[in-house]
Amino acid sequence: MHNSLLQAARGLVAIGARMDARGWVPASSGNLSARLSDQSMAITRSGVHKGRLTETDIIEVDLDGAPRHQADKPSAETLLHCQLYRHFPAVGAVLHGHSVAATALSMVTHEQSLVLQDYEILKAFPGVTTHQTVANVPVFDNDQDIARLAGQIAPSLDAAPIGYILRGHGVYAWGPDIERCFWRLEALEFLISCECERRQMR
Ligand SMILES: CSCCC(=O)C(=O)COP(=O)(O)O
Ligand SMILES: [Zn+2]
Repeated sequence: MHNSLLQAARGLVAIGARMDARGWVPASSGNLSARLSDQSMAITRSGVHKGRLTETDIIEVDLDGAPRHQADKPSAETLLHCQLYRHFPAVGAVLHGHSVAATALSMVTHEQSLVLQDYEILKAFPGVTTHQTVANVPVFDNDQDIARLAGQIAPSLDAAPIGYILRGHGVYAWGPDIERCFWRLEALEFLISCECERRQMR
């Protein structure tokens, strides 16, 4: 394993454990990646538990989704990570989890986006300086055909600076590096949980 892959692997193993501690990666759900270059990324193998990763569960894949070593089987959702690295050159990490809040809320709303406003924590997102901000988090219908799903997502990416939700499935968040990506996912999950609680209180 070369140095930059090893460094990314260590970071992703640690973040997987933190996501698991929050209950965001039950069973073998979720996938985690970090950019290695403008042509490649490190991503989790398919089907492993993301809370109990080892460095050998992180593999190198090009931005078309092809593994460096043919025998390696990257995440089934690799193309969604490729799409984000290709679309946003400043993105250095992508995290995907299956939280209860995101899964349940996206199944009870039929809307195409979650509108978040007046929350102080919105200031955790890039460029936001006041709670008086309206942030849209797109909600896309889930699809087992990941290439087709990427095609559905593509036109909305510029309007999704925070992340997006796959209905009945989970959240994708991205950021400049693994740590700041985790913060954004944490803020987004916090907001989704607040929306769930608010709707129950009504
Ligand atoms: C058991 S979860 C179903 C697949 C999924 O949604 C997921 O996030 C994990 O897939 P992977 O191939 O990355 O392990
Ligand atoms: Zn998933």
